[in-house]
Amino acid sequence: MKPAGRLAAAIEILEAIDATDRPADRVLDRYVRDRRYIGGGDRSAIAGRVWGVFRRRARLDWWIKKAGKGIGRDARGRVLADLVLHDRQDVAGIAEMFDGSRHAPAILAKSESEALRRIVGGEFDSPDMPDAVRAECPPWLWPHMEARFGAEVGPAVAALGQEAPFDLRVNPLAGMSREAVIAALAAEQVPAVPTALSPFGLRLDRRRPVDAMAPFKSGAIEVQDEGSQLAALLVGAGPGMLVVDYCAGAGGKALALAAGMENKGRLVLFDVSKGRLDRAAVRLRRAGIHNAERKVLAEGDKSVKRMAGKADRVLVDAPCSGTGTWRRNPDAKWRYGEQDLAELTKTQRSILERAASLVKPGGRVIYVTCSVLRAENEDVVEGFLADSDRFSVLPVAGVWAQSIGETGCPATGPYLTLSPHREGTDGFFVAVLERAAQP
Ligand SMILES: C[S@@+](CC[C@H](N)C(=O)[O-])C[C@H]1O[C@@H](n2cnc3c(N)ncnc32)[C@H](O)[C@@H]1O
Repeated sequence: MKPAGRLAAAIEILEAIDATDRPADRVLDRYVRDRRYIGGGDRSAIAGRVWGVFRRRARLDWWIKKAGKGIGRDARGRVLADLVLHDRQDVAGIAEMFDGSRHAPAILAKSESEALRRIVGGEFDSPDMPDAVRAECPPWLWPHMEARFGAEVGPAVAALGQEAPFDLRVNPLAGMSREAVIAALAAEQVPAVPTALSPFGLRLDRRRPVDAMAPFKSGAIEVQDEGSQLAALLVGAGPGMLVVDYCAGAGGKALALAAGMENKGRLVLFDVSKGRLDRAAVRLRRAGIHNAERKVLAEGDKSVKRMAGKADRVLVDAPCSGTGTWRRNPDAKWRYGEQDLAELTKTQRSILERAASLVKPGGRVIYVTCSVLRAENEDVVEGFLADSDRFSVLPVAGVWAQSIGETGCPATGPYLTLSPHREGTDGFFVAVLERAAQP
């Protein structure tokens, strides 16, 4: 494909993402799959532009507004502004590509070239930009970010906008040590180093397809961010326990819980999505896990009630805004509004209450989100605790010492909050709540 064709494809994909609720990566995958003429190099150039425009969108929109009439804050306007401000292309060069020929973007209008000329040479990170724009944060979320990060808000939000590293978790059930996996990967020319905090984590130099790697095929590794590994370890799942993963999804954390249980005891995966639980089944099998069962949660289902007061550990990996995973999903931040957040927090509270009802005296419910917002984290947990006389917070440093190790816990307060600018992980929140031993 010529550069013009790649740009036309990026514009079409950005338009398609704007027009749907489907995850952006799936829209891109489908677009590429439907066009056999798109090769590997084309795909990575197109994807680079699409994700780049999402990562730079607030600043591009600020510049587009400055350019005045002529280009819009839409897919085409953003790609045009990106070429001028990020790629430093001149308008004549852009006009050569936007010539309206087959596979090229529509011809560059006079009004567009005039608008682009007004911003040519502009400093992309202009000192005149509001802080929220410079940090690529939707304006309504900025006060929430300030409440979380205080004086560190700028670097913290900027770090959420960078590309994420690529982490793997070593599965001890497969019988290979972390060092043995590093050696096996090195034999396949895949350099990996141990992660700083998770004792089971490996960090690769970049995102790579794992399916063909021998340790993946044998179940010795899974793709999982280090933050997610730490959250799962803080559940403290052990052999012989009844452990419930209440929002198990495709089983990322369930796999880590199962490893802690050494195939002894009972691991129950709940979720409202059958599709996700089906994906979990495949992963559980590959990892050699035999003590897990899956159950789709449905209205009026008795399975949750039957388990009331019996579980040693219940993990609530709650559906959330995903602000902690912006590095991986750069479109996500533009898809949520304030109203969505209000609805989410109500759902989170009700899930936490239902899940906590399964915990036995002396057992624990572990509330986790991949969001950095207090509204979804401390506020949900503290609202729950205020109405409960059974549960109290277990300060996370003590739990870390028991389940991860004596050193390394970054938490200073009752909860664990992880952030890419400090710990180099996705943003996460973990609260460990214990039910009093006496009913
Ligand atoms: C953050 S994801 C879970 C990710 C998963 N634990 C992992 O580590 O791969 C949240 C999950 O909550 C599920 N969910 C949404 N509403 C729910 C509800 N009311 N009860 C239980 N699960 C729910 C979603 O289907 C989604 O799979």
